[in-house]
Amino acid sequence: MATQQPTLKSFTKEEVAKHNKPGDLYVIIDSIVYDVSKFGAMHPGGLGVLLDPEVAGKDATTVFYGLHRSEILQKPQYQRLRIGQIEGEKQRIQSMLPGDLSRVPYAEPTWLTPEFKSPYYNESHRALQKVMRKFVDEVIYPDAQICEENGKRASKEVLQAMAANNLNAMRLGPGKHLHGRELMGGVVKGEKYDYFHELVVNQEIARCGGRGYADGLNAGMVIGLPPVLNFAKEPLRSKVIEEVFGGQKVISLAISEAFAGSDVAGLRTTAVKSEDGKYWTINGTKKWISGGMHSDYFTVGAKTDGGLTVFLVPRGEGVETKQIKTSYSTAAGTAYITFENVKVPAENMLGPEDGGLLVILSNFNHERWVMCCGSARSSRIIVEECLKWAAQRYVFGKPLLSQAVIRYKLAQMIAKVEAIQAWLENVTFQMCNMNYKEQSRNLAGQIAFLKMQSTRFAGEIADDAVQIFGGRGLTKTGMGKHVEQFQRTQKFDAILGGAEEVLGDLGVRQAMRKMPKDVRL
Ligand code: HEM
Repeated sequence: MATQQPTLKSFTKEEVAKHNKPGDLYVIIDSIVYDVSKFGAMHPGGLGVLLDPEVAGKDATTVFYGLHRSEILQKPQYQRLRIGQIEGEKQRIQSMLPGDLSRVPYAEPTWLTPEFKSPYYNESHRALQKVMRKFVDEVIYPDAQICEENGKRASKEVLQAMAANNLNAMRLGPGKHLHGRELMGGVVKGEKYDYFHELVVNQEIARCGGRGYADGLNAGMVIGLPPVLNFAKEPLRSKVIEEVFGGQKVISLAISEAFAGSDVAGLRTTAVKSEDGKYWTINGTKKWISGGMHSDYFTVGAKTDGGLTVFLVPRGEGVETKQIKTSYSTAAGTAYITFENVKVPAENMLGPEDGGLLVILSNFNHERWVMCCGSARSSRIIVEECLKWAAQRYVFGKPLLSQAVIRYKLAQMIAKVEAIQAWLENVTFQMCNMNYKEQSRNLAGQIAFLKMQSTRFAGEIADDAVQIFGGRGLTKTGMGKHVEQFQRTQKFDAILGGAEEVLGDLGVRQAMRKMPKDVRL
């Protein structure tokens, strides 16, 4: 509920109406009286609009919500403008508190909608969702708003809070690495953590409202650390894992190059073994490395004599990172990396010599599934934004929602997010019931198609959302800020982790491999 202030003075509408000129100016918004006498001169929308006879000294609730996000009135500098409340009236517009679920239809997936049931989620998933929602609202969201704008990486406080709650470890998915750990204050036991818990974590983090920031928030670890977890030898393995889980060190995956992206086999970075076999010398470049600017370790794919080999390369002599400016925030830490005669000990080899393709490919399913979780949730946020906007925005004297063409766009958007979430939950259920090998054998195609379709839909949703928001969908601040960011950044999901076309092709080729030889039309 919006902050009620019992000490506020009572006003009648007639009293407020007397304050309607420059230097003595009140407005009523949702029963609260604001003294904008001094603020008027600093108002970003100008003083003139506040002096309009329909606004000055009047109830301006409808016009206000047609032009501002409700969060504006929650800011301390604007709360100070409150001087009273209209006698006998109550606030009708409810603000969300940290941790709240949205009450807007389709703003939450069905399992979080009171009237619906789900076979997939138990009490521990629900408990985790509650603490994650509050954590994102209170800790991550405010930091994301600042960093997405100034381009700096997530603050130390956020990174430490994530490490303290074992969120880094949780983002690698279920497994022995979680056993015995206290997760988010103990709401779920490490031994019981499954892919639905991870889906909850991914979908809540996707609500942080900063797409570049989110990629800089250890997303590189989600893809860079599994090769260490699964293929490094002790004691290196435990050392690096504890450093990264504990938030002391950052790791990213350095595979793609200016020469080769989806074509992993075409990489040009080389690794040459020393004569005594004790170390390797790495030379080459890497491009579009998410989190690379922040990283202490890089999981690097390099060409070796008989194929491809993966190495853990610590930042040090010969390693240089340069910021790449992409269409989202530099908070992502996207880097161009050069390796010049970088020597790494033989113990830093991850997996077999010349067997790196398996090391890289074994990680792809999880990476893509994580991206589907994020894409589905980000698309849903846009549906909520559009539903609210269409209901509160008045054009030609009527809400935007009264136009059939707008309702049709909303119908398309809603159907898309519901379809993707349902498919995602089905795939997640299969992941919970298959071991790693079975997942690789059976789910690569499903996950590839799911990612292809999630990001295709996200593109269409972004397009419709901008049409609904108009110029505000192209404006970085104000009413359309989430829509603007989404239309500018949704393509990252369509490219990173495998382009839509490559994934679609992969899925069909996998299906063809399973085609029975003895079937005919
Ligand atoms: C306590 C009262 C008010 C406060 C604190 C306030 C604050 C703000 C702020 C912070 C912005 C810029 C933020 C953004 O880009 O969304 C803004 C823009 C604006 N405001 Fe207000 N405002 C108030 C009342 C009003 C009222 C009653 C009107 C009625 C006409 C109004 C008209 C506008 C307009 C036209 C803009 C520019 C919107 C745009 O660029 O799309 N404001 N206001």
